[in-house]
Amino acid sequence: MTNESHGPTLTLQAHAKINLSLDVLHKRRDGYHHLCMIMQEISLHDEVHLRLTPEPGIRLTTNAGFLPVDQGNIAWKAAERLARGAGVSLESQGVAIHIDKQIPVAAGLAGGSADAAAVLKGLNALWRLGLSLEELQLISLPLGADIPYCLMGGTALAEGIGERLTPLTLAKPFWVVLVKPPVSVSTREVYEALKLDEIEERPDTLALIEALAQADSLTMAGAMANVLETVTIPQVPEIGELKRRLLALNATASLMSGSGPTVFGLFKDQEKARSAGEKLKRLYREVHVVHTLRRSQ
Ligand SMILES: C[C@](O)(CO)[C@H](O)COP(=O)(O)OP(=O)(O)OC[C@H]1O[C@@H](n2ccc(N)nc2=O)[C@H](O)[C@@H]1O
Ligand SMILES: Nc1ncnc2c1ncn2[C@@H]1O[C@H](COP(=O)(O)OP(=O)(O)OP(=O)(O)O)[C@@H](O)[C@H]1O
Repeated sequence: MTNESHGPTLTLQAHAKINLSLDVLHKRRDGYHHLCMIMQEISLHDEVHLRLTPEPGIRLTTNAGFLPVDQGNIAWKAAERLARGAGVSLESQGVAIHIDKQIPVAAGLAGGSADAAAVLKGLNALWRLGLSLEELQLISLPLGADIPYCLMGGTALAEGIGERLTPLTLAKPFWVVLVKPPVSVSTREVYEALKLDEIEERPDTLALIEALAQADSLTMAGAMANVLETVTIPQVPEIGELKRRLLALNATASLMSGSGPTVFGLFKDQEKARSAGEKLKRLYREVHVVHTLRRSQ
């Protein structure tokens, strides 16, 4: 898209993710954890507007007043890292980024990572860099372990620290009811507090992969688990209560996403999802009824 008076522009949807499973295998020497998890893209999204400007540097604005608008914003960092990596000078031209935030922040939904992925994809196009998905993923990893997945989307097995990705088949889409309790959770603190030798319930990842491909929801529900719940549920017991509430409201399965605190319920039926969402909206401010998405490219 080109707008003569304002420079070329591009608007992208930056989709959130949920973790259909999350297993932590061991802690690495650098403090990061070796994971085995299944990621799922959902329709909830921020909008990321990009515009090339004759003025130098990166300028960032957002409707979310509490988010940083400088180097502290992961979208800002993504633009700077791509420019440096690809040899684009930000002294002779610049970029304006506007983030319309809809994804709850620090919620376990990878909102920041999704914005960063959108900036990388968008600037790759606007700057005509021609970088492949794999090249963008390599550039992105030091900025955040969820970004390589956000660049890819769809349903995927993520291993390593999150960067070893294998696309998976989700035979039937789901409606997803998201509820974010009004607490903030730091991903770093959750991983730091995790006691690997005290984990009793782990996901059955292989059974889950098979069940997703066969649309076998009974096996799926039994195979899903998130080991980070062992840290967050004792700290925020509401998360456990919300899981039980979603199951009582006819969810096929319910789990905490990522490091939390967002809890999601999967529904086969849109009406049941809507009705559960309406009931939960009476109790919680941040409730979203959305659906799973297939990989777009
Ligand atoms: C919880 C998940 O969202 C699940 O998808 C991710 O594992 C976290 O991904 P993220 O927020 O993009 O992670 P980063 O921004 O790279 O790291 C935040 C913090 O989480 C911890 N971290 C993250 C990923 C990983 N495999 N092991 C870790 O221990 C690190 O202490 C790090 O300081
Ligand atoms: N563009 C952005 N969107 C959201 N948060 C951002 C952004 N840039 C920086 N941040 C900061 O990053 C922190 C985590 O935000 P984010 O919403 O990505 O967490 P999250 O959903 O828990 O991520 P993950 O699931 O990857 O752990 C917040 O404290 C926020 O201030």
